[in-house]
Amino acid sequence: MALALWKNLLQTTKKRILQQRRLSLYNGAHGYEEELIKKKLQQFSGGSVNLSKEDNGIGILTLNNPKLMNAFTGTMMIELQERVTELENWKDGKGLIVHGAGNTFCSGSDLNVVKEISNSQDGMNMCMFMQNTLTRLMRLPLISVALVQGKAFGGGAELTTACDFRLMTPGSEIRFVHKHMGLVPGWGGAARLVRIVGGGAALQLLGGAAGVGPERALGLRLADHALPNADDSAALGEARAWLTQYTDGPAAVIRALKKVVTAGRELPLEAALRTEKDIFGTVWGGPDNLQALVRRPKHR
Ligand SMILES: CCCC(=O)SCCNC(=O)CCNC(=O)[C@H](O)C(C)(C)COP(=O)(O)OP(=O)(O)OC[C@H]1O[C@@H](n2cnc3c(N)ncnc32)[C@H](O)[C@@H]1OP(=O)(O)O
Repeated sequence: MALALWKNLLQTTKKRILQQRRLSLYNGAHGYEEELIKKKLQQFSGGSVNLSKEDNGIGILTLNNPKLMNAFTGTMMIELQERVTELENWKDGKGLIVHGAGNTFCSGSDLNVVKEISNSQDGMNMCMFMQNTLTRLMRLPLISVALVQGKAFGGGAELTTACDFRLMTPGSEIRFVHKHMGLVPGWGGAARLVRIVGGGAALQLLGGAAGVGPERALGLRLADHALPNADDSAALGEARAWLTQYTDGPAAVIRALKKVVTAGRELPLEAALRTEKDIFGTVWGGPDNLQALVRRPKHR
C-alpha cells in the first residue's frame, strides 16, 4: 500500500516536472542553471506574489511590494514561478487577473537586485528564469488579463505582454524604459510586443521609451480596453466583470479555447491544425457538448 502510494507520488512528480519542462524554453542544454540563479535570487528578499482562486474560476495574482512600486525582488521572482506552477495545476481555473498592490502595477526589476547581479552569468540565468516563468504564464489554459493601474515600467511593462489582454485605468502608463537603463527587454517582452502591436510600433515604444497612456495604448492595440475607474477595488471589480464575459461557461470548454488559440499563436499552421484537432477531440461528445445538444439552444 505504502509502496503503491510512493510510486504514485513519484509518477505525479515526474509528470509535473516533464510538463513544466515542455512548457518552459530553457534547460541545462542551453547553459541554464536554475538552481544556481534561484539560490542567488533567494538572497534578495522583500514583497510577495499572492494568488487567490475564486469560485468563479478566476484567479487573482497580486504583485505585492508597494513600497517599491511593486518592483520584483529576487524572492518575488521565485514566488511568481511557484504561483504559475499552482495555476498550471488548478484544473477548475478559467481566467486570471494580474495586478499590483497599492494602485500601481509594477516598476520592473528591483534596481538593487539588478545592481547585485550585473555580471553576465547571473544576468543570463535571471533572463532565462524569467522568460521560462512568463512563457509558462502566457501558455496557461486560462484567459489572462493585466490590470494596469499606475505604472507598468521596464519588466512590469514586459509582464503585461505575457497576458492575453491589457486593461488600463485612467492615468495609468505602460513604459518600456529599458533604453534609458542601457538595456533591451530580457523577459520576453520584445518578442511578445512585436506580436501584439507589430514591428514598427514596437520599435517606437522601445526606441522612444516614452510612457503610453490608455488612449494611445488603445490606438496601438497595446491595450484592449480602458476602464473608467482608477480606484483599487473598483478597478478590480470592473476587470473581473470584463473578463467574465469571456470566461462564462464550462471550465473544460474555456480551457480548450485558450489552448487552441495558444497553438494558433505559437505553432506553424499544420502543427496548429493538428493540435486543434486533438483539443477538439477532448470536447467533442463530452458532457458540455452533449448537454448543449439536449438543450438545442438557438443562437439568436
Ligand atoms: C529586464 C528587466 C529590466 C528592468 O525592469 S530594470 C528596472 C526598470 N524600472 C525602473 O527603472 C523604474 C525606476 N523607478 C522609477 O522610474 C520611479 O520610481 C517610478 C516607477 C516612475 C515611480 O515614480 P514616483 O511615483 O515618483 O515614486 P518614487 O520614485 O518615489 O518611488 C517610490 C519608491 O519606490 C522605489 N522604486 C521604484 N521603482 C523601483 C525599482 N524598480 N527598483 C527599486 N526601487 C524602486 C523608489 O526608489 C522609491 O523609493 P524611496 O522612497 O526613494 O526609498
